[in-house]
Amino acid sequence: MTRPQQPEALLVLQDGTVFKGFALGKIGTAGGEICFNTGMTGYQEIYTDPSYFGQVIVNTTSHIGNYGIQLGAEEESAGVKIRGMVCNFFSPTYSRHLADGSLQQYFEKANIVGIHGIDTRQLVRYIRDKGVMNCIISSVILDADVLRAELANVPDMAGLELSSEVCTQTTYELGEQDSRFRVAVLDLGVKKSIIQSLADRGAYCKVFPAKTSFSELQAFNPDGFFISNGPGDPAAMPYAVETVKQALDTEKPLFGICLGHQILSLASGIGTYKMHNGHRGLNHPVKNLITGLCEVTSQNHGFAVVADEVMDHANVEVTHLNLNDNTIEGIRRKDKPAFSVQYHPEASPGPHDSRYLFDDFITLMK
Ligand SMILES: NC(=O)CC[C@H](N)C(=O)O
Repeated sequence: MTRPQQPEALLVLQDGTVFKGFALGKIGTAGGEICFNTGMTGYQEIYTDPSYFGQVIVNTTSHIGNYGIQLGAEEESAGVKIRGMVCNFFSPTYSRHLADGSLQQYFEKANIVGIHGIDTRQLVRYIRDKGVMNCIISSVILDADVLRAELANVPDMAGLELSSEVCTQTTYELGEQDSRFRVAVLDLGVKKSIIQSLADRGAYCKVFPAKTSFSELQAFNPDGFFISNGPGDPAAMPYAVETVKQALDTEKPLFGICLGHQILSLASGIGTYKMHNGHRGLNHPVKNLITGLCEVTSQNHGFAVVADEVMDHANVEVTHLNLNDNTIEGIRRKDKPAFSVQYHPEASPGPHDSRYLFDDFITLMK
């Protein structure tokens, strides 16, 4: 049997390195920061996670597309948020009785350009050594020199504010209105499963756009504040830092995840930096320094908080540490009921070890 002819595609890295493969998704050109995710499952949750906005995702698991897509249930936001996708074997057909359609059609509808047939082990080793960089994929321009020139138009992630582009534009509510716990959620690009994790524990959540002022959050009369995950560089978000500072002054419980953790750190006077390579996958070992136990965690971040500044801080203590590279994974304020983690306790996708953090937040509100 002969395989149908597939359109060719090129992947060009910021340093000019070229990888040749075949087109997937929409025929076109797309550029962004190239990031690799080592998770073996949950591709649709990854593609719809707003924290990946502006990024091209390399899936290191070798088969992508084979279980298709499920609308709603496996989407972490309304639609695909990644800029492009790179993988080894791509299956345009799928086999799962619960699936609503193919990943190929899903990407075509969302205008997502991708490339497959890439030796992702070679590519990931290369990015891992050289550090994070931008890239461009094209299935229409097959001249590497033209693509190298196009790369100049792809913005650097450092310094980019993206939350206001992906967050909700209007407020909405979720959960039981007469609940004991009212949570003001600052949406910096929140994943659906995070709000659901709060609502599942009885919280009545009101979700606000990223640039909402503190007084608008306060008008909801919340029992606690939640600061969400999201894309971009936390250092480019002074508006969110200001909101969190004012929320801390209320002495009400505050919980932050990922970008929310970085914003709580900045509001506490701790700096952030761009990592050589981010953490993206489902098996990152984190030590909980309070219990002494290791948690296997789901992660997706390219920035981190400055460890020395956490260690030296009079009012902040480290609660969680990454066992691979000793980066800070969780902090708590000693003088306020506020804490945050760099990883993803909602675990969608990922192991469920860290879901207790949502319970901790509810307990703090009690
Ligand atoms: N998942 C997130 O919230 C990501 C936070 C931030 N954009 C980072 O890359 O570090």
